[in-house]
Amino acid sequence: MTALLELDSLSKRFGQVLVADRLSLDVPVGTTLGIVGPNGAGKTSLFAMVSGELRPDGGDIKLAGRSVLGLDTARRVRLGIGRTHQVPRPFTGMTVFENVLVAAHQGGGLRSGAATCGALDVLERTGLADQANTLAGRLGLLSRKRLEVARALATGPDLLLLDEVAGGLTEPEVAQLVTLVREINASGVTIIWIEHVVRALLSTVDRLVCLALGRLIADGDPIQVLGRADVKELFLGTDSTVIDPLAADGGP
Ligand SMILES: Nc1ncnc2c1ncn2[C@@H]1O[C@H](COP(=O)(O)OP(=O)(O)OP(=O)(O)O)[C@@H](O)[C@H]1O
Repeated sequence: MTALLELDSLSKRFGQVLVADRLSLDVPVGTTLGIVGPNGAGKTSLFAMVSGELRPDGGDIKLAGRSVLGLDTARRVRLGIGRTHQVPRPFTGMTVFENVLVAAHQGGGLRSGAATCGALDVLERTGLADQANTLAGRLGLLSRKRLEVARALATGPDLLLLDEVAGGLTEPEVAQLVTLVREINASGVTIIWIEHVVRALLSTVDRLVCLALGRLIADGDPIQVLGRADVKELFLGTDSTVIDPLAADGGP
């Protein structure tokens, strides 16, 4: 399968802290990849490097075979890299529709009429149409998470980076989010999802990697990765024979 995203020996450190240690990873077009790992493993830093918010010390990042290292965040969005943030960052004084419209216009590069159509379509797809005129600052948690996904989706990504969008949600809300992510993937968008809520990943991704101290320590079938003794130990920081991450509710 053709790789949409290629990380080639990516390195980054903050002082003594290694967040990417010669990390190499290919993500084929149309697939769903989950990323797990303990706090501080370098997961969010990895997204920041792919999206252009953080400059790596070494290595390369390619999208559809082309290096994006020299491109700023705005250019990478235009090329098809969309991302959500762990803490949703909507314009709280604007409505849900306006938030998505800005993303369609600025990130997606759509002109006024097309941006409006694009924004309305994204609101339908993300289940936010009924709240289009609600101020973003007044949304509940699930709707804020949906809006974060909607804003990324409105930029028209080929690659969508989801950073802990399931955190803090109830079981039925997680199920709704999983359905949304699956639908987005079915529409042709390649997805990488960092998540501590393991059950959400298991319902969604076809491949899982585990990061620790900036290194990729496991990569493969999600159940097999989570079943590994070294992953259990890292993930839970405890005796892997006592607690099973496959049965655990979240993670660290
Ligand atoms: N801008 C920065 N300056 C200094 N240190 C940083 C910076 N950004 C991240 N770090 C450090 O790098 C390490 C990796 O952080 P990162 O947020 O990538 O981890 P993570 O795997 O996403 O963790 P979590 O699961 O808690 O979100 C942490 O020790 C963090 O404190």
